[in-house]
Amino acid sequence: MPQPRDGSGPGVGTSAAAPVSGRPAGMPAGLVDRYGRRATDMRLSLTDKCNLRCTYCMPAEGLEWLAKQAVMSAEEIVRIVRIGVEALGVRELRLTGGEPLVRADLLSIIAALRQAHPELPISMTTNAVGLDKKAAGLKAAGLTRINVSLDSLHEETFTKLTRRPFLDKVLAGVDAAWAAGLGPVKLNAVLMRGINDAESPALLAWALDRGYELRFIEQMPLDADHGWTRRDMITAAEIRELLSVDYVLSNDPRSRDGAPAERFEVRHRVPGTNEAIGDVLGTVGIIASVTEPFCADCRRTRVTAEGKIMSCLFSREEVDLLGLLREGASDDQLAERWQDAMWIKPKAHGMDHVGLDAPDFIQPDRSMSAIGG
Ligand SMILES: Nc1nc2c(ncn2[C@@H]2O[C@H](COP(=O)(O)OP(=O)(O)OP(=O)(O)O)[C@@H](O)[C@H]2O)c(=O)[nH]1
Ligand SMILES: C[S@@+](CC[C@H](N)C(=O)[O-])C[C@H]1O[C@@H](n2cnc3c(N)ncnc32)[C@H](O)[C@@H]1O
Ligand code: SF4
Ligand code: SF4
Repeated sequence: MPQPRDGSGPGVGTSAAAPVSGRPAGMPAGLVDRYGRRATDMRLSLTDKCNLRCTYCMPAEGLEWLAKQAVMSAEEIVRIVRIGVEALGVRELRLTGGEPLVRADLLSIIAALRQAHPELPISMTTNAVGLDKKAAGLKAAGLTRINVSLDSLHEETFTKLTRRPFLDKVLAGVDAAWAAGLGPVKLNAVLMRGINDAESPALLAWALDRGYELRFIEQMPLDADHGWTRRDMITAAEIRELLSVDYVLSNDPRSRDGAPAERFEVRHRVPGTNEAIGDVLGTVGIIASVTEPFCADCRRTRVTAEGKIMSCLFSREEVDLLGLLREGASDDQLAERWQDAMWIKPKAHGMDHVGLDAPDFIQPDRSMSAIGG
């Protein structure tokens, strides 16, 4: 059943009543789950709104935005992050959305978070529209680094994928992020069959030239239009094949450390051979959530813009932290609720097994933009 967009949905625990998690008493502090994983990476959505309409995420007409009152205020965000960091072992914070740059109080949120947590890595995932004017201020406020979504360098393809003619703005934003010291700048490209897949080697060449770390992403069934099919998505194996015409990829020796992206060192290929030539040009990442899932080492906990805990991107259960906070709960009560939410985290892909194309997989009602990707 779709969740009402005013934030009043029936997700687990919209009142102060605790969700039934069965979390045994005396568990160690922190966000642990039934499968022995510990979440230390917090992904917090600042808004469900966005100024693009990427076909793999949003419908052309947009979504019904949350009412302002339903969205976490700056003070509520700061409190929730503080509980995560001080009581629950959160070690890094990712700001996302929707599009975080559309939030008017973004700079003051970052400044307040930085003041409260001088050492916390705080990064942001953004479409970079308007970033050219904001990058220096974000750095000054205390943002550590940035990831930018960039699916194509061709005006027409970019506009087809995002349904907005903003390629120039995005490219200016990427350069500004680099210039402002928000590096390493990572770029995210979702490959879509027949649209931007053939462009992947050129996109990689462009990123390598500029010292940006490009990651290709397998499309997941998280689009509001529910148009995803396993047959149409570009797999990691296909991505490696597309790139191998021009490049030789070898495993990056650095530890993956729970990251979604598997990283490869990139070198030029001697045409017509399997031989690499020259120095390592940089790295490329492949995020194979569908065909080579990484759920066994998942370290993520998500907070949606309306303050609901989603233990997994594909969770069907949401636990309302903001409602409890607004009812006057103490930090301890909020921490307990959060721990309960994470205890029932599914093993993988919102189920007890991997398989975004499995017959029992049910696509969440929320699109990626409404979860916080
Ligand atoms: N299946 C799955 N995919 C994820 C998850 N988190 C991120 N992704 C995918 O990975 C892509 C890149 O995410 P980013 O927000 O750039 O962050 P990241 O790659 O996790 O982070 P860094 O490499 O540390 O900067 C997203 O667009 C998603 O497609 C997750 O928890 N599960
Ligand atoms: C939901 S967006 C939020 C942040 C920002 N608006 C942006 O686009 O970077 C975060 C990431 O999710 C990715 N994403 C959205 N829908 C996806 C899907 N169906 N499958 C895989 N990744 C998706 C985007 O490419 C983007 O890198
Ligand atoms: S992927 Fe990001 S930029 Fe694209 S529609 Fe979704 S939230 Fe907006
Ligand atoms: S699908 Fe769920 S369990 Fe798997 S990596 Fe993503 S958030 Fe973690």
